[in-house]
Amino acid sequence: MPSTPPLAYVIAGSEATGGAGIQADLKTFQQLGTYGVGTLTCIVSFDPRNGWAHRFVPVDPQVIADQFEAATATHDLDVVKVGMLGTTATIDVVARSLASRPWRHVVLDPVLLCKGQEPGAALDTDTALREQVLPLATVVTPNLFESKTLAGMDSVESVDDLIEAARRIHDQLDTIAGPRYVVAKGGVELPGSDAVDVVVDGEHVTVLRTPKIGEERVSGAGCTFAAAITAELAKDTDVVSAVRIAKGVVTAGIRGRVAGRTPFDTVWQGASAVGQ
Ligand SMILES: Nc1ncnc2c1ncn2[C@@H]1O[C@H](COP(=O)(O)OP(=O)(O)O)[C@@H](O)[C@H]1O
Ligand SMILES: Cc1ncc(COP(=O)(O)O)c(C=O)c1O
Repeated sequence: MPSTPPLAYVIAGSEATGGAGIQADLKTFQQLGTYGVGTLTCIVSFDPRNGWAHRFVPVDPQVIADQFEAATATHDLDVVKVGMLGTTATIDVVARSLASRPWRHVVLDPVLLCKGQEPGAALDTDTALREQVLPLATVVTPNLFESKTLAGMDSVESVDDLIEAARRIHDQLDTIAGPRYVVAKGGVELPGSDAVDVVVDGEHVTVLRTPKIGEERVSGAGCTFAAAITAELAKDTDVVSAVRIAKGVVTAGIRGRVAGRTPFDTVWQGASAVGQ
């Protein structure tokens, strides 16, 4: 008899070193016992001869639509993570595809900037993401920078600020069809000794804390966190419990991080596996 594992779907970009993007997403899905299905939006190749700058190539919108068609025709997918999109044409096709069928959960990791990328390059994509994809999301996971940007706040320097940012983002979500959750991540950027994340659902606020591991950002942390939430939702875990489990997963992955020749380390989704 064929197996019927829980299915987790991701629409995201490739990050060629293996640390972030769809590579991190699919590893996380596997780690949490879900069957990963992926649709590629773009290819990012850091340039080792130019300070690891981001080289970015979008996938043709029709090819994104074709992948979506193949994935959804093959499997009954009802939980999806949306990662890096990168262009307004990509946002258009992904928003249209998502809107074409019902989802139990759409987890949006609103990747406005990759770690190390120059700010300010992408105002039109930020606006398109906010207008076209944000309203479709049931769970949104902005990091500190993305929280400030999406909330329209000049500074976020305390847990209270982070909660306020999450509330302002929550106000932009479509709550008619059911509860929506903003998971605003303080990470290493929020001052203090803990990596703090807040979950806001419009009524309740949940604050999650773990001691910071080092002071540097670790590549793939945001991808792994949102992918772990997605995998847990695919297994029918409730949203706040999924976020708590994801926090444990990403913390273990950061603790077991992998070094390469890049200036940043990357999350290791196998850190808790046998032999590590
Ligand atoms: N150095 C760290 N130590 C512990 N937790 C961290 C660290 N860096 C990030 N995190 C946690 O990892 C998750 C991803 O956060 P973050 O790195 O801020 O996202 P992004 O990759 O989108 O910038 C969050 O739960 C955050 O609190
Ligand atoms: C394709 C892609 N997706 C997502 C990200 C964001 O990764 P992180 O989990 O480090 O925020 C990056 C960053 O390089 C990327 O290249």
